[in-house]
Amino acid sequence: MALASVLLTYLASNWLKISLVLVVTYVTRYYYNYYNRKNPLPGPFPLPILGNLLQVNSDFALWADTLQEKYGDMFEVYLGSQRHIWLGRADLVEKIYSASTKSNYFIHQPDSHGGLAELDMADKGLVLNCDLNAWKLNRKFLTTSLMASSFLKQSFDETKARFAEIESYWAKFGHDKEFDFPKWMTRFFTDTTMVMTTGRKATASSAYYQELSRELNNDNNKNNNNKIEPAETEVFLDHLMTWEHSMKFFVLIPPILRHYILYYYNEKFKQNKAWLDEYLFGLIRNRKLEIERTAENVPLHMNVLTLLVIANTPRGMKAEMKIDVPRSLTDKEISSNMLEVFAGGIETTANSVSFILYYLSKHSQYRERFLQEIQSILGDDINTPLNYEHLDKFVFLDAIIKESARLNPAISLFFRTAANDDTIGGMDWDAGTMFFTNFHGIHMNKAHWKDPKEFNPERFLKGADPIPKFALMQFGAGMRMCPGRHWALLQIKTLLILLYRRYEVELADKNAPLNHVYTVVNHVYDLNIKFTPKYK
Ligand code: HEM
Repeated sequence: MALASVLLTYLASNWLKISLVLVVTYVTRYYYNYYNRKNPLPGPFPLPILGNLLQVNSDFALWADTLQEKYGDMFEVYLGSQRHIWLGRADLVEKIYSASTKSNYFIHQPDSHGGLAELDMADKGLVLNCDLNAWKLNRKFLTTSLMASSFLKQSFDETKARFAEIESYWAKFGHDKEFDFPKWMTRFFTDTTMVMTTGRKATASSAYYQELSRELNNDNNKNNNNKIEPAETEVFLDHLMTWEHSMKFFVLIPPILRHYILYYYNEKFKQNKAWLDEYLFGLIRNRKLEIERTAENVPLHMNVLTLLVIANTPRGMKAEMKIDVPRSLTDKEISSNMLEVFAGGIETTANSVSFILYYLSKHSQYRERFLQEIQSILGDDINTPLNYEHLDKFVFLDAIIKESARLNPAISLFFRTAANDDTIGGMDWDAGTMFFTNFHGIHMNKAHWKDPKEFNPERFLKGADPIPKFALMQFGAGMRMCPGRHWALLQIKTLLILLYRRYEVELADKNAPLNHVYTVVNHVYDLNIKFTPKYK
């Protein structure tokens, strides 16, 4: 007792000195480890605990490019106390993006803090799944669904239908109006993604149209404060956005902080995920009942949910949905896959279209060549219907899409983690090393591209210089390459063909810069466009 009391008195009267000694010891140890780290690489100088976090630019991708320019194609950055090796040249990422399922780089982001498990995601879905066997099973189901021709054809029809819908709203505003194009695109792809994931028609475009109309009316009648309750789509989207943001929280913040200091947010985010699960479980239950009650000879709407439910059932076999795996997906797995389709599919596709529109507006020679391609495939009459079979013929449009993605990939940066010791860039690395690929850095690297900053779709045409493997990372590569790529390209191509065939498209301000910012996706903003109809 007496000893304890002496100790407490000593601590109380010397707490400042003791704290100072602890801090100095910690900092000394930190920098001792830093200066003795394995394979020291160039990179910004880190601070204890924070690493380089204070230097992060609000646009993460821009920061990555600035660092690559300063430190070269392989350098190091500390995000908190975690060291990351950043790579920005195709040959450096060869092993990381290997297509083999035995790849040493299966894991994107390790669940080292148990946060993903707490959200019930560490072994579900794809992007954050750390369990190879669970991932393989989910991946097989999702890719088979997204690549099924019945799904792609249905998606083509839905894209055309939703395009007709937004055209009808644009026409109501009159065509001398300028449209904030990226905002329309987010709503458009929300609607196509919702119907193609769940079979339910969404209302994002019509809600946006009503919001803009109300704004116009309110300008004329300032007293009109009528508020409209958000529709189901908007409520769902709000929860989806919160879930996407909560991911960083659960991946990066250690449980001791989440559970004791940030408890309120921890619980709020978990409740948000529980709401999403309940919402999606409801859809899954209803769809299973609907399918059971639909006669065998009546065709089903072929959306992601339908395909995940019928795969490996007698009905699925007829729709070529036989998947060679030992079991079906549980409802939890189906709902995780659906969430990822929403999270991965909307903003990536929407912003890709906005970038393309900007480049075509600035480069009239390529826009003209695209218009000629439309005419040569579909003829002079703008009312000739566009068919699914036409899409593969649009080779120049394919080149435009690739070139726009090279200059501004929708996803610019991705993590991969080494499962075992390995050699990368001529150096030996321990298991657990985190590698960070700068896709945009690779796309701008003079080692692979001539005049990399120039928009030139011809580099992707037959007869051009060969493109090195992994020099274009629009959809990533290897075993975890984007499973939604065919679907995304189908929608992008359909929309652009319909748009340019039916309208003269121009920037409202011909000198407007390309405004964009990288959050988890490269977002275009303030891209105002004018559409003049070619139809009478
Ligand atoms: C233009 C549109 C899109 C772009 C640029 C894009 C890009 C990417 C990239 C770069 C990756 C990382 C790949 C890697 O680690 O190697 C990825 C993964 C993924 N994407 Fe996409 N994506 C797009 C559309 C979609 C769509 C429409 C879906 C809907 C199904 C989707 C779902 C996913 C999923 C689930 C993953 C994780 C795959 C895994 O870890 O196994 N993406 N995407």
